[in-house]
Amino acid sequence: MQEILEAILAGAPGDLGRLPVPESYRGVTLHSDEVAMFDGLAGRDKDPRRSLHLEEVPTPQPAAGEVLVAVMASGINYNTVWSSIFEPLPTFGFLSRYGKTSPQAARHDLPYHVLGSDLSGVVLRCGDGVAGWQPGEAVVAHCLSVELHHPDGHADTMLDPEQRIWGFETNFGGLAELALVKANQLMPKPEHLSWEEAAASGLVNSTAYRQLVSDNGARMKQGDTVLIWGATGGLGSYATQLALNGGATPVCVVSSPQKAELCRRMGATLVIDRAAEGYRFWKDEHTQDQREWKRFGARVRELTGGEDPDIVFEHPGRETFGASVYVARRGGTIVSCASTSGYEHTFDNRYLWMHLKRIIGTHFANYREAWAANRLVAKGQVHPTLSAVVPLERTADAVEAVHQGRHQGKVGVLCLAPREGLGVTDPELRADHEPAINRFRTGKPVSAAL
Ligand SMILES: C/C=C/C(=O)SCCNC(=O)CCNC(=O)[C@H](O)C(C)(C)COP(=O)(O)OP(=O)(O)OC[C@H]1O[C@@H](n2cnc3c(N)ncnc32)[C@H](O)[C@@H]1OP(=O)(O)O
Ligand SMILES: NC(=O)C1=CN([C@@H]2O[C@H](COP(=O)(O)OP(=O)(O)OC[C@H]3O[C@@H](n4cnc5c(N)ncnc54)[C@H](OP(=O)(O)O)[C@@H]3O)[C@@H](O)[C@H]2O)C=CC1
Repeated sequence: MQEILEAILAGAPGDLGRLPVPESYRGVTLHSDEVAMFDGLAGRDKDPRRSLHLEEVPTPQPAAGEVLVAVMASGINYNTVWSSIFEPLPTFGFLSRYGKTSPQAARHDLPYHVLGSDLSGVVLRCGDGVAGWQPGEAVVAHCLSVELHHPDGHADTMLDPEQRIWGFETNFGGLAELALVKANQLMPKPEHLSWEEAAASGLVNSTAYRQLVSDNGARMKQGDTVLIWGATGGLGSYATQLALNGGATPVCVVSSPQKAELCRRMGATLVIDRAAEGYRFWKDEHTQDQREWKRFGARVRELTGGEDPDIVFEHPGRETFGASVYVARRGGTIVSCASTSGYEHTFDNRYLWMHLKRIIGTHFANYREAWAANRLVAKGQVHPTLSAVVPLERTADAVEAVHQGRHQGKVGVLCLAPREGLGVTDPELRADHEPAINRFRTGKPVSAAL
């Protein structure tokens, strides 16, 4: 592994194809015999530091259409939080179901699961039939793993019946020194970014792009008002940038003055601090409070000069969904990709049908959408929202911090990269955007930042 790293750091990645591939590598794993460890605990009390392991695992060989990548950096996504607390389901069921589909897929069905759905790194080996990628190329990987044996996936690969999220529903993920991906997950690494910055955006930026911009999502257009929950979180920090970059007006909802300030630093002017304003959409576990929806909607109108949101960018789920449906404008769209606070939503359907609103379900992104989202990063139109970076050994601490909501934007992980700041090959483009690239950085040491 050291030789591989030295070749990358020496800027001689062309040598990588000749260097031997290590028989094993370090990865962040879950163990199938521990899925019951949190039984009886509330979700919030399930501590990822108990379930996540950093250990040596055997290196998989790239099969046809697959690529083995030397991972320089990765990032924490909320799906790793779900995996680590075995909610809503242990991920081993996904691996087992996938394993039954083909001998190639059977390699994924193991008693350990290497997690992680983002990476930046360098191509090490290509399996048979891989075209367009060579050992030594600097890449990022999006997390759509798709088989495409069925016609349903051929207009939009997210509709393939064998569509999976790499490093969540498949094995050999990116929180590791090596990772196995399909060649059609690869995209060029943005040259002006360091390894950890380049690894930060993929999953959330692609998801926000499909959710907000794509024809498969809300089809945001110039002048739209977009209500964005969690506007400094992983998804929200990219949704805010996409809205501003696309000529829309984001109304950013956050829960602290520091987060409100981050929204302003991104260029948003309309910000609601939901904690300061004390919205309580639920009177008790079973009853929502329509007066609170109205108070929230009135605040949105106050900020926008009377306009209701054309689009509500939803992901908190149960806690906010009733309010989201209520505040969307007539004919507006509520577009949802998650249910962090609970997946059983209730809303007053009269406000949906009488006011001709639409609810759209959306999930990650197809290759085309992920490519378009990555291109915006590569052109310096959307920037990573990295606030802190940890070494691979501290991944579990970082996952725990994201689980408890102590982070902002994205948390990066150094995998093979020995320190931050490496891998920039276009310093001129970087210089044009340095303040924007760094605007989520807390400036605190890692231990304090998390
Ligand atoms: C990129 C990042 C993304 C994120 O972060 S997203 C957030 C994290 N992800 C999640 O929280 C999602 C986790 N996944 C799940 O919770 C589950 O994954 C699903 C609820 C999505 C699906 O449940 P399941 O049990 O895995 O699969 P089934 O599709 O419900 O299939 C179970 C059995 O039910 C049958 N079935 C499905 N639909 C129907 C139907 N309409 N009528 C009759 N049967 C049906 C199937 O065939 C199968 O059957 P048989 O057990 O015999 O194989
Ligand atoms: N389907 C898909 O393809 C994808 C789904 N997801 C899912 O989306 C969800 C969010 O992911 P991500 O943005 O990365 O996570 P983060 O934790 O980084 O950000 C989420 C933000 O949402 C806000 N939030 C959380 N709970 C509530 C609540 N009850 N009411 C209002 N706001 C709330 C918080 O912001 P604040 O406190 O400042 O308001 C928080 O910072 C996760 O469940 C994740 O699994 C993520 C990516 C892709």
